[in-house]
Amino acid sequence: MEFANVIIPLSLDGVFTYHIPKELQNHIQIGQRVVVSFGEKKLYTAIVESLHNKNPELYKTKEIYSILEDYPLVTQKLIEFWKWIAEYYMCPLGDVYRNAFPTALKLESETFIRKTSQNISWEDLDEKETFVMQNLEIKTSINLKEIEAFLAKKYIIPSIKSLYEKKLIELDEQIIEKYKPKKITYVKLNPIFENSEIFQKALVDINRAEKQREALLLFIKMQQQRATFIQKKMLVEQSSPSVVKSLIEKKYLQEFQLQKDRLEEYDDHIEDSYKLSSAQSEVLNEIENQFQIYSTVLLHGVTSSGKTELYFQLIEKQILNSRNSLFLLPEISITTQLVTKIKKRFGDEVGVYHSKLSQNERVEVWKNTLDNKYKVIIGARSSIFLPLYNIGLIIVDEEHDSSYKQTEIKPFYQARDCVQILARQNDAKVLLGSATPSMESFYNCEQGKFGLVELKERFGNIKLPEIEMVSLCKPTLTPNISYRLQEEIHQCLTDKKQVILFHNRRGFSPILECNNCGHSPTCPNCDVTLTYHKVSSTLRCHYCGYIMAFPNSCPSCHSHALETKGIGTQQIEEEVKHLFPDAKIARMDVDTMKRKHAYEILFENMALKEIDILIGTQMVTKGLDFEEVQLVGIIRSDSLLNLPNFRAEEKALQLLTQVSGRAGRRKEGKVLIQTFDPENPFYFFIKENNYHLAKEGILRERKEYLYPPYFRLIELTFKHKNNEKVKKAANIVGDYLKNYIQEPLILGPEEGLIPRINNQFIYKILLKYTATKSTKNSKKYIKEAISKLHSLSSFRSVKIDVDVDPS
Ligand SMILES: Nc1ncnc2c1ncn2[C@@H]1O[C@H](COP(=O)(O)OP(=O)(O)OP(=O)(O)O)[C@@H](O)[C@H]1O
Ligand SMILES: [Zn+2]
Repeated sequence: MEFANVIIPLSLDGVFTYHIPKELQNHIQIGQRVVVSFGEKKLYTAIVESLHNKNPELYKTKEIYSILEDYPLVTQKLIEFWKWIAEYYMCPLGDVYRNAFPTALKLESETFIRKTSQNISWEDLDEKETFVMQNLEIKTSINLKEIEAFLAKKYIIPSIKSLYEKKLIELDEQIIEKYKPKKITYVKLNPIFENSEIFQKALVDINRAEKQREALLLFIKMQQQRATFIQKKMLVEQSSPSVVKSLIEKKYLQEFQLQKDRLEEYDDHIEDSYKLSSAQSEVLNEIENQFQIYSTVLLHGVTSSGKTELYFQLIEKQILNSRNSLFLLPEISITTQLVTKIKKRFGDEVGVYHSKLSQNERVEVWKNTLDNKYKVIIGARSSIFLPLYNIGLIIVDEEHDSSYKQTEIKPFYQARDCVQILARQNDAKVLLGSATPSMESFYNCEQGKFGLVELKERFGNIKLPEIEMVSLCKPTLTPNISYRLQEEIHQCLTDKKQVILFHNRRGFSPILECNNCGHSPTCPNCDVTLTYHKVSSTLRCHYCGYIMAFPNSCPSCHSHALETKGIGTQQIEEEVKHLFPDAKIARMDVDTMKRKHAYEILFENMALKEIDILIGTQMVTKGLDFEEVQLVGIIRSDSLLNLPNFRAEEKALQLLTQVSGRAGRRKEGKVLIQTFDPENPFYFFIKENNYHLAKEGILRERKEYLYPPYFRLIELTFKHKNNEKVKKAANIVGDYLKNYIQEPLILGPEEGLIPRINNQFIYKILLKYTATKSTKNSKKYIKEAISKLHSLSSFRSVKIDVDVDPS
């Protein structure tokens, strides 16, 4: 084939045709990485999408410069999947590639500089320029990143520019491979000593150097014991660096290097599977029966019913059938507990993939997946993009969790939905599991698309915790702890049990307000009030990062009557510490969990009962399984219900059910919900632990107001720094769409909930369509409307984000 269509990592639709030079023509396959130039001389790593002989008529094709390895890193199936994502989520294919593929494998075109032949007159250079030139005396070519090591960032470009103008340097574009597999150094005996006579003679020779002789004998012993290569490090640890060095210098030992996967190999013992309870076995049978009929089954199992064990046993059966499994979790960092459990069961045949991995680690998991080294891959939503092979089962645990939806970077995909496509490609089954399934999944069961299996009892037949409402209208002991809650915490501590307290806001008192004029400082770039951070004594914008020092007086009326309001987890912690000075208290929120291994340390401390009271945000609601937690307290549940989103009630229901589920997992526990509105009928179902009835109510409303799951949504977001312009743009698109789609199926344009973020004004249009009918049409109209708008040059700068199935 003479031509290749390639995917380029830029926000561009479709593929681009390049000519394959003769010498590469027999070496290029679909899915391979190639280097091409695009735009002004910039180099990119592209992925070959197809090969053909059609010379494009309208333009002259450029050449593919080179290939980066002689085998594909992306499977054909994966390319198909990327295309589906691009199509369904209305996102450029280049964006899908950019997001789905590890950064370190997308070689960057970095600007390198090198010396010209011009004579340097050192006295004409300033200090910074001298630094750069001195470095170029040592290394022929360096890139701007390397210069950062000895020059402050702000001076780099000016200095380079100046040297460039003096013609002392030239720019050199060069590709660098970022990924460097880690090598481990081993030592082996010099092969001449395989002959035992020579070896005996050598031992005599070395007699005078007693340490070296010992080390050599030690090495022999180690090798006999292990029958594998001996790491140099191990020998050095038991002897000394200088002794090992001498042995190598005197040619007794030889050094050599081998590549090792950076991800630690698991070498602890492997656990057996548990014996299932009769309820669990029934459910396991039922799931397998339903898989005969449905390709997707929803497992609705109450909290602590032992769903994890069912997943594991299903994975084991896949392994017996020589098929692999993909196990998705909402956010891997929160689920350290589960990763540990799964590794104990399946050893190092488990691949782990998530956003906290380093770039190098990602590349390794990618390559290992491609080489079919894992029987199980466990990971966050991005693992759906791995080059999966031979997948027989896909498990989506906590399927209701909103972090399956990507919201910040394109594509705005929902992993729980995307696995349907993967399942079809691989002829695999999908198991969605949750104690609080999403409305969408229930609906799909009702529609006969998914099977439904229920596990209604907790493992060990422990009762679900008793739930008690506590009114905050009555006086409380401290601002956020009622007398009842204090009493129950006290009881729990006396019984040597653990407590979890949940509050959905981190920080201290988030808002600063003037008691004189009511002013709250707002962000100059966004229409939001600034958040008070006690530790740094600053006010910050959580949207654009703006920071200002804590003001001495009110910026508006200059009075000194400034007061902090609102409550965060830090404040709760202070109150609890005050009430229970002897208790061991820990906090779990974004601020405390930043440190490396923070999760592991916290979980270990919980398990060892080094913590009596754990206070936290959403993080404490997800999947934690600690035997000794007897009481869960919800500090203020009202704020959960007041979110301006059609999913508010569903999310509140799920969150309260989930956090309650952390209590009494071995012995019946207790939950206290503090609220200003204890009579709200919403709490009725929570108290009764009746998820089904609560769900019915929510579904009825969704149907009435034309929301998912009965209708699907597409949200258009318009952004521009000029308010008038963006408003006009939204109206033009809105008017066009209204030719085809009428109210109530189109809402807006309306100002965004936060009308301005980072100095960009925001407008939104919401489209609704029935899941069955007009998918294709709605998307077609949207594309037409946007391209019509962007054909008007004055609106080309208005940014439009399309979000299909927004969360
Ligand atoms: N067959 C079994 N034998 C022994 N222990 C079991 C068995 N099944 C489950 N367990 C234990 O019961 C506890 C609860 O199980 P698990 O964490 O899987 O619940 P879950 O259904 O995932 O709950 P949640 O939805 O709240 O996360 C765990 O500690 C688990 O080890
Ligand atoms: Zn801001």
